Amino acid sequence: MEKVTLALAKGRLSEKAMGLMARAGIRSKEFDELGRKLVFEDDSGAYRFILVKPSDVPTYVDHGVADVGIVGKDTLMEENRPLYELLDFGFGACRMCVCGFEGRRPPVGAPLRVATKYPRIARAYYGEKGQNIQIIKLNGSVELGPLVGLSDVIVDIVESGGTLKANGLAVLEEVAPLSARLVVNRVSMKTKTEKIQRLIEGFKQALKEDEA
Ligand SMILES: Nc1ncnc2c1ncn2[C@@H]1O[C@H](COP(=O)(O)OP(=O)(O)OP(=O)(O)O)[C@@H](O)[C@H]1O
Ligand SMILES: O=P(O)(O)OC[C@H]1O[C@H](OP(=O)(O)OP(=O)(O)O)[C@H](O)[C@@H]1O
Repeated sequence: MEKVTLALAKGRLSEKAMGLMARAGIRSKEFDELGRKLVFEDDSGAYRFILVKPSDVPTYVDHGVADVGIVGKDTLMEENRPLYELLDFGFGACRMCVCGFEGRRPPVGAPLRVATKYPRIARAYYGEKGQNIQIIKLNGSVELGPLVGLSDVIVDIVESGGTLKANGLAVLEEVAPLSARLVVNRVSMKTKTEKIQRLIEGFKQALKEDEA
């Protein structure tokens, strides 16, 4: 039997994704010791999982080595790959925002210096506004940008707002609401239609039961 391969993001989303799968009837004993084995199967043998870095999920699905993936909308927007986005799971909810010191403006005529882990999202956002910016790519602790004078603002994820508050920063603009999504490889959708549709139906049912 041909398996469906699912790319599962390590980190913040993994626990909720596994919980949802369990409610959709997909279980694996490996779920209990996540992080050790990078390739494993569910207990029925119908699904194979590959455990990947969150930002790599779209890459694996786009190349077809995974048929489906569970990944944050931020990563999808940043990677911008030609995938089918078929479900919004609702968990992993947060917002992509422009943040900085309230009331502070960059010098007139100078480009706005934007520190971010998400250069594509930032470029698209300011491009639409026709604003001249300079991107400063960071890989974490992005809030440091304005604190140390590296940037005027940041484009980053805000969930509780705790990190901003602890550093005296505020949300200045909202770029997009975010949550975890199900993505599907375009070819897999044609070659494994029934199996993928069954998987989607299982997820939808589990989500419906969560709401009830
Ligand atoms: N407070 C939050 N901070 C960051 N991501 C969050 C938050 N809340 C929900 N998310 C979602 O969780 C996803 C995965 O976050 P996680 O921190 O595990 O990965 P990551 O930021 O790519 O990690 P890293 O780059 O440290 O490996 C994000 O892409 C986002 O969609
Ligand atoms: O609004 P909050 O609930 O405070 O969450 C938002 C913070 O969490 C994320 O950082 P993460 O913890 O992934 O660390 P990082 O700075 O290393 O990316 C994000 O980049 C913000 O810094």
